Amino acid sequence: MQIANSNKCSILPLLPPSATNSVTGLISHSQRMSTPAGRGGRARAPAQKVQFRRSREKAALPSLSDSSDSDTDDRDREGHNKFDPVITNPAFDEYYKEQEIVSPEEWDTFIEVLRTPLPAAFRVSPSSQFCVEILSQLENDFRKSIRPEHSDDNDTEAITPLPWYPDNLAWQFNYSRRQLRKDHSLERFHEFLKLENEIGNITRQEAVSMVPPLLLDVHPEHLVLDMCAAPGSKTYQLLEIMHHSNREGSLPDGLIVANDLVAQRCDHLIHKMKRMNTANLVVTNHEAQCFPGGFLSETNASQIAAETEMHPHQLLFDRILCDVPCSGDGNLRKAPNLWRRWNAGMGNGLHSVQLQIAMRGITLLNIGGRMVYSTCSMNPVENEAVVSEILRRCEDSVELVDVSTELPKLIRHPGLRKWKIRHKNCWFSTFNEVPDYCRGGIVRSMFPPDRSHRNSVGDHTSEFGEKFNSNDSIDPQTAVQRVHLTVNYNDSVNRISNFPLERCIRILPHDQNGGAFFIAVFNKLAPLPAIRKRTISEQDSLPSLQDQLGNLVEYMEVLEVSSSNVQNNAGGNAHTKHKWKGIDPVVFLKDESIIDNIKSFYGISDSFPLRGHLVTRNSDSNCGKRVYYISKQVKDLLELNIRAGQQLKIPYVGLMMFERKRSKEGTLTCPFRISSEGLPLILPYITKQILYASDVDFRLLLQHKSIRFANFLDREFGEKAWKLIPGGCVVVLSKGDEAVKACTRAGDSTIAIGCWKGKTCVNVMVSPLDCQELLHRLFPGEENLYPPVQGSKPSISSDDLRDGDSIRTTVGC
Ligand SMILES: C[S@@+](CC[C@H](N)C(=O)[O-])C[C@H]1O[C@@H](n2cnc3c(N)ncnc32)[C@H](O)[C@@H]1O
Repeated sequence: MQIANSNKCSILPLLPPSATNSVTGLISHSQRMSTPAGRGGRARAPAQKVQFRRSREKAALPSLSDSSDSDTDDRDREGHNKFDPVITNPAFDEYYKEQEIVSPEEWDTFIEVLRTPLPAAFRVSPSSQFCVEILSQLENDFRKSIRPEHSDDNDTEAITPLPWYPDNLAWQFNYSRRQLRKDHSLERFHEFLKLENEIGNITRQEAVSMVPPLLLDVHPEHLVLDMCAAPGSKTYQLLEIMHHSNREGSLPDGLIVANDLVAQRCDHLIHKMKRMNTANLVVTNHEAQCFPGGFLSETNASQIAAETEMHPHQLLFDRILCDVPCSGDGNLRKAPNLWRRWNAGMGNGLHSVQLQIAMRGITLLNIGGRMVYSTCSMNPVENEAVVSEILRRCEDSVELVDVSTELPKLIRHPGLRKWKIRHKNCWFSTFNEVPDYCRGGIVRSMFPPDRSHRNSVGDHTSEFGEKFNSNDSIDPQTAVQRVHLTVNYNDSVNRISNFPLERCIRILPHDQNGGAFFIAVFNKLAPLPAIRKRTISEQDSLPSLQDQLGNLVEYMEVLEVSSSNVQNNAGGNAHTKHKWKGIDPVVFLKDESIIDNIKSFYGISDSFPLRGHLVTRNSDSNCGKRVYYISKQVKDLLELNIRAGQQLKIPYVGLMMFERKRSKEGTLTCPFRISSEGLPLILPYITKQILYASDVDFRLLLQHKSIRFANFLDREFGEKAWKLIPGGCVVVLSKGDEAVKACTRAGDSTIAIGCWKGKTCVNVMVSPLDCQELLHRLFPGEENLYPPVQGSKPSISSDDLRDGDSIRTTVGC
């Protein structure tokens, strides 16, 4: 096992060699077109497909055990103490010295810091009910009480806000995570971190990994795609940003699609996202380089456009985070075992898949949209090489954004303009130096954009590895095409060698005592060359060779759109058929009687739209046990997806809002209770089944979870509870006639809990952890003030509360 890491990227390239062109790593046209969903690889029999999928996922799994921010064992699989690792590797030193990753004067500091453990970092969620209290606790309690490691050092603080993160929301703790676990003097702080992290009030995430979401510049109305999202640290941060900058008390208009290839990693992501309580998230499970994008034919697009506000032809995004799988040497401080394993081939092997994913991202970006490409690797072949190839392929449709004035307090290094490729103990400065027998592993796009990037007349090698020489016998048509290449060559050389790669950001460990990260920010200014040329070529004749070679990837996207349209339109019942095995279908709850029943039982105001916003994960929507609420944009996306033949594979969507409770007698007026997750959103619109409790009775409920009507201290409250219709209800903390508000940064929110009114008592339907947090925040130091009340033993376990299906437990009422 390795040390956990949210940005763990040591994932192998997840395309099997057979799926890629041996020279370039790109999926070949015929391969792409031969598979219905546009996935790489030859057409496979079902059993082979399963086998293929398993082995591909397995390839990625070792890094799962590195899982992000959790604490791990002190020993690795081979029994070495992880904290006494071999923290040196001559190949590493040689490689990065040759790349001139830092100046010679900086090298010693760079390497010295790289060999020390990484300080822990975390972020306070601005959408937490207790954000202000938590920030104050950090500032006034922990910052003052925790001494720095070397307490004679008066200038250093043990815990400080990160100066570049807005609103002091992110903090760094200058102890390693191991010290945090082992040092008794830090126990109280460690407990605080664990509890608040579990609840979702804080998120443990490496400091530098918080930079890409900040540079994405997300607004509440944006459609955002996180292409490689698991385990979800950045998705969570993006959701925080989207919700925080939104108008108080309403849902953001935008949505975030969080995608990851590995199903198990999607599960980790979902677990993390559940803490956010958001109706604006869709989790998908696709190869990012083949993320579905082409949806509708011209004919049904106009109809959809009239009915929804979605882009009629394609699913395009305003913001895309492309945090690709990488070799991960920016994590050396956190995963010192990497020192032993590190070699230059790790980066080389990932370049092609990184480029494919990034190009797919650019294709899926709206004009005017922004994409952030990032890795936690320091290696230029995974970074600047990918960036310059994107710029070359996209010509003037894409610009590399100068973000030097954003996050001004963040110390950073500019991107490199020169680098070399190391392969089998050889260094190559240009692709022309690479002998033929090495060209299977080394492709031209790995090299810096200089004169070698476009080959001279005598030696044309396409991105797709086809090499043709001027001495070959050629037909006149081909000759014309070569001249065309040569003419363009001189222009493009000038443009290419002027790519402003220094606009990329490379954060190194010694910059601010953190990890390493690479970030590049792109703006899409115009349609991609292949799309523009396609329009022209549709009018004229076949595209030129230049078009075909230079832009085949994007061209395939275009073709893919057409082919998927053909399938969708030919499918006939594609709208209703669910095509993803092993994933429950997403079904709109359409039964009016169920919706009316819920609406009238809780007196939900018409201004809270329910129709069209409720989905279940059961093909018979009337039997769904859990009902999820989705925002307007998510609704539009799901409708579009259904019409387009369910191209998106969606393991998770929506905010759990209602849970069906089975009654033995079957006499419940409304079998649905409001879930804790959905309560904050719907609370302002509920007019029935609400009780206002004094702080004493509220505290009693939190402490004992189940209280008989007669045992409430306020008799009137007990009577009101008794008079409620049996079923779901809400208890609000009040002072006199006023609901008590929690002080959040975005605005005040009412303190309330979901309950169940039984025959003789009120039962709290909140997890023990959340009860503990509420007690701690609302009644500090008094959590155990009251002894258990007789006859009101808690009878609902935490599992019951986490698993909505299990609340059948009769609660002794
Ligand atoms: C660097 S990690 C992402 C970290 C994540 N953005 C975060 O902040 O928590 C890379 C992720 O890419 C996923 N991955 C690897 N190959 C992929 C592919 N071809 N398509 C989509 N995801 C892929 C891995 O499963 C892994 O979860």
